Amino acid sequence: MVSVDSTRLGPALGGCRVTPYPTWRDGLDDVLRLSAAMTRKAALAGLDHGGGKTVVVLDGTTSADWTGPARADLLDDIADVVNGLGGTYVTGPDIGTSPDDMARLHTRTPHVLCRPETDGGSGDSAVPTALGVTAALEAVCGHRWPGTDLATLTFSLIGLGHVGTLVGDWLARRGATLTATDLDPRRRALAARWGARWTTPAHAVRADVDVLIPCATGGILTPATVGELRCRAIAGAANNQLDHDSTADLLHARNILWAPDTVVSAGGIIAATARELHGRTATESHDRVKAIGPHLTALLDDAAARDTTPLRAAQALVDARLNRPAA
Ligand SMILES: NC(=O)c1ccc[n+]([C@@H]2O[C@H](COP(=O)([O-])OP(=O)(O)OC[C@H]3O[C@@H](n4cnc5c(N)ncnc54)[C@H](O)[C@@H]3O)[C@@H](O)[C@H]2O)c1
Repeated sequence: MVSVDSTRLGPALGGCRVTPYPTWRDGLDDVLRLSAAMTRKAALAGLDHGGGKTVVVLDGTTSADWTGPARADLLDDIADVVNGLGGTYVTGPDIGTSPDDMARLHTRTPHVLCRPETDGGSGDSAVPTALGVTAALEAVCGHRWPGTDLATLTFSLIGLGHVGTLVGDWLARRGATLTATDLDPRRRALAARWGARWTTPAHAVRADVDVLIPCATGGILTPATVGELRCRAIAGAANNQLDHDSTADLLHARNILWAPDTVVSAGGIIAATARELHGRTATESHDRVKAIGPHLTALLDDAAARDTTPLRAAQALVDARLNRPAA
């Protein structure tokens, strides 16, 4: 399924997710939700692009074969669907696909980002995504605790995958006090490398820290979890952290500063479009990703000045860019 949510500002961007869902309707819900989030992410990042997404629903109940020739056939089918959209939608890697898979898609369609650098693409988007997260963390901490050194703050990092590992490395280099978790016990070695406290995912969410950094899966912030939080601020790469927009109001009521994930996690698409679609240099692309920090500071200042949530402030910016009536 490919959802092209908006092309108002330009071609829609959004990765290709290949993963099991309970039913195809769950995949449909996800592709619609994720593509709408990509519209907001692209608009907030100042890109002249809309949002889209591809979801391939694997059957998790049987032994669906997603390896070898079956994988190649599926990638070719995805490429043909993307190509049939004639450039109104540009895809990239997401859960279940990699830069190498993008190279395979590229043999049948040009509308693909993030092939390996050896293949002419901009490579793994986790690197610029993590750079954007670190810029966002500086902005959030600067807003919440002006003039405070990160080394004096405490962080709980959830998800030590491609992005989380780079963020953890950065925090460790800054001398921050870190709690870390992942569902995969092999990631514990990373926590040891950082001198971080290793804990379970359930404890990491409730950790008594200054900043929670969600870098695993979405939906982590619900009315139930928000009631148990002991952090003072939240900023991370995970997409769609809120189960519902109204959860942002619950965070605000508890005086927990939440940085919208659509802003925090935009480094990947900012860098990929800068390098591959707009011919920018690596330095220009790096600077654009770093600008997530000042943009987020302006957003948080604006929300505070109007005593509204960062989510509403972000939504107002999206509506203004898309020329939609405010919600
Ligand atoms: N990679 C990017 O460029 C990019 C861009 C934007 C947003 N994101 C989002 O950021 C998040 C991390 O991306 P990534 O590329 O590092 O993914 P990844 O798959 O490499 O890492 C995710 C990690 O989270 C762990 N995990 C999964 N569920 C967990 C749970 N409930 N508790 C604790 N750990 C759990 C996994 O074991 C894995 O190590 C994802 O939500 C992704 O959608 C990534």
